[in-house]
Amino acid sequence: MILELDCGNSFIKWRVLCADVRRVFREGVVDSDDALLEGLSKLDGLALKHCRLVSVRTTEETAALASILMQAFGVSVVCATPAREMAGVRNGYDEFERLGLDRWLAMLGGFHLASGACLVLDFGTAVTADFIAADGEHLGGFICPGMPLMRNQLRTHTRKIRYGDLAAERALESLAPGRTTVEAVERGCSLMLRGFVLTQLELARSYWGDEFVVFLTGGDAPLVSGIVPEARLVPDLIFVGLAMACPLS
Ligand SMILES: Nc1ncnc2c1ncn2[C@@H]1O[C@H](COP(=O)(O)OP(=O)(O)OP(=O)(O)O)[C@@H](O)[C@H]1O
Ligand SMILES: CC(C)(CO)[C@@H](O)C(=O)NCCC(=O)O
Ligand SMILES: [K+]
Repeated sequence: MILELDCGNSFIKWRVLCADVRRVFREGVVDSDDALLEGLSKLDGLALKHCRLVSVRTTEETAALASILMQAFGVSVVCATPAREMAGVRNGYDEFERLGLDRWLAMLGGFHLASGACLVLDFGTAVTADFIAADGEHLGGFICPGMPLMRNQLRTHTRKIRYGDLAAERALESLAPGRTTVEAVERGCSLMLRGFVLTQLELARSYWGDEFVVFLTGGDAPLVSGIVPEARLVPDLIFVGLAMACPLS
């Protein structure tokens, strides 16, 4: 079995692939290294042989997690590393090693699945957009605050914006102008995300006409999927790229 990890800024997304790697044995989302260890050690029938991971955390944090996993499960851990070029995609950053590895892997996955020009949109703690042309050239991208950051900035920097998670979830059942604080904030931020998406689509069209594929990934992708019906919602896009960047013999 292979353990795969996507270590983001807020959560660790994990999954265990069966020996036949087309099947997922178990998967989950946790908010700390400890919770990951606890969750994994509770799995019946877990027999890990390999582990591969991508992290946007510091080198120290990533090394610490890798060493915990090696100790706990006796597996070697392979970490995705930056590259100037891979699987036909050319990193467009001036300093390629500074491009977030989650973005890089999502780009590799997207270009592979599209076999052509694509726009990759990831809705996590941050929201990112990346443009990959049909010849594999990465034109660059955009980074902006995601839903959790936008909402927390408002909560932190105002006195009177306070509400719980359940109310937030309910508020998003419609996008009509809010009549309560929670509706006004949640719907406002949701519209910001949608506006961002529409702008990215316009830019992609100006480059490639209709000849491109849009990929949506990340925990908050469902908030915008309705406005891009033609997009491919691929929750595990980073894992698709991870398997490409870290093949296991
Ligand atoms: N099962 C879940 N667990 C945690 N967050 C979830 C879940 N389902 C949806 N979400 C939403 O996804 C968002 C987090 O996105 P995601 O997990 O893709 O990224 P992240 O780890 O926070 O950050 P990064 O972009 O650095 O990977 C949160 O806003 C949260 O509301
Ligand atoms: C932008 C995030 C936070 C998205 O998860 C991550 O990709 C990251 O930390 N990137 C490094 C900065 C950059 O990509 O330019
Ligand atoms: K991510």
